[in-house]
Amino acid sequence: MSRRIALIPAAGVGARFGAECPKQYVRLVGRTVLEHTVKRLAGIPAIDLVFIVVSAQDEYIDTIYPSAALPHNIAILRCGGDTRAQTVRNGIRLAQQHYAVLDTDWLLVHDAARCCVSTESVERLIKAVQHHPVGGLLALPVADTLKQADPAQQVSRTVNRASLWQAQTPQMFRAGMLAAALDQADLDVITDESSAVEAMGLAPLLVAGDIRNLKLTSAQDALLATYFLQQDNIE
Ligand SMILES: Nc1ccn([C@@H]2O[C@H](COP(=O)(O)OP(=O)(O)OP(=O)(O)O)[C@@H](O)[C@H]2O)c(=O)n1
Ligand SMILES: C[C@](O)(CO)[C@H](O)COP(=O)(O)O
Repeated sequence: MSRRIALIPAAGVGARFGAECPKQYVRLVGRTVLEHTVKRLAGIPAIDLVFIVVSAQDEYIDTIYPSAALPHNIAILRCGGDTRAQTVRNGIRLAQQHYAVLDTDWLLVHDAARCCVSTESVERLIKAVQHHPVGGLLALPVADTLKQADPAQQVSRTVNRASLWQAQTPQMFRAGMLAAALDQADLDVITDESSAVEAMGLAPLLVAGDIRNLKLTSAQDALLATYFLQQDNIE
C-alpha cells in the first residue's frame, strides 16, 4: 500500500521577507510559521509521515523540535540545498536511503512558508490525484487582468488569462517519478516540482486551491496570514 508523505522544504533564508531569522521561524499567532505548517499537515489523517528538510547549518530547528520530543510521524532531514529544488531533491534522496520511501509512495511537497494551508484543500488534492497517472498540484485560476511589461515597465501587451493558473503547494507526485524528474531538471532554474515533471512531457493535474494558502514572500504577507490563522483558531 502506497504511503502519503509530506515533504516540507524549509531551508530558505527568506531574503525577500527580510526578518532577523529565516521566515519559517518568524512567530505568528503563538507559534513559528514552520510549526503552523507542520501541525496542519501532520494532523491530516490521510498523511502518514512528515519530513521537514532544513539546511545542515540550521540553528533554530532544535529549539522548536527537540529530537527527543519529536512525534513518531515527523522526521527532520538536515540536507537543504542552495535552491528550493535542490532542497527537495536532497530530501527525497535521504528519505529513500534512510526511511524506506518507495518509488510508489506519494510525496506531497509543501512550502514551509505556506502556513495557512487547509485540511480540506489537501484532502481535495489527494482525492483528485490519487488515481491520476502523473500527479498534480493545488493552484488558483488567475483572477486579475495580466499585463506583460517592456524594459521601461510600460505595458507591451495584455495576456489572455483564460487558461492560466497560479501554482501553489502541496504538489503531489509518486516518489520515483519525482526523483527521476528532479535528476533531469536544472535545479538552479525550476521553481516547483510540477515544472520538472512537465519537462518529461507529462501533464500534472491542476486542482483548485484557495486564497488562504498564500505563500509568505514579503513582510506584508504576514498580515494576511495572521488573519487567516486567527480565523482558524476561532472556528
Ligand atoms: N534553498 C532553499 C530555498 C527555499 N526553500 C524553501 O522553499 C519554500 C518556498 O521558497 P521561498 O518562498 O522562495 O523562500 P526563500 O528562498 O526562503 O525566500 P527568498 O527567495 O526571499 O530568500 C520555503 O518554505 C523555503 O524555506 C528551501 O527549502 N531551500
Ligand atoms: C513552489 C511555489 O510555491 C509555487 O508557487 C513557488 O514557486 C515557490 O516559491 P519561489 O519564490 O518560486 O521559490
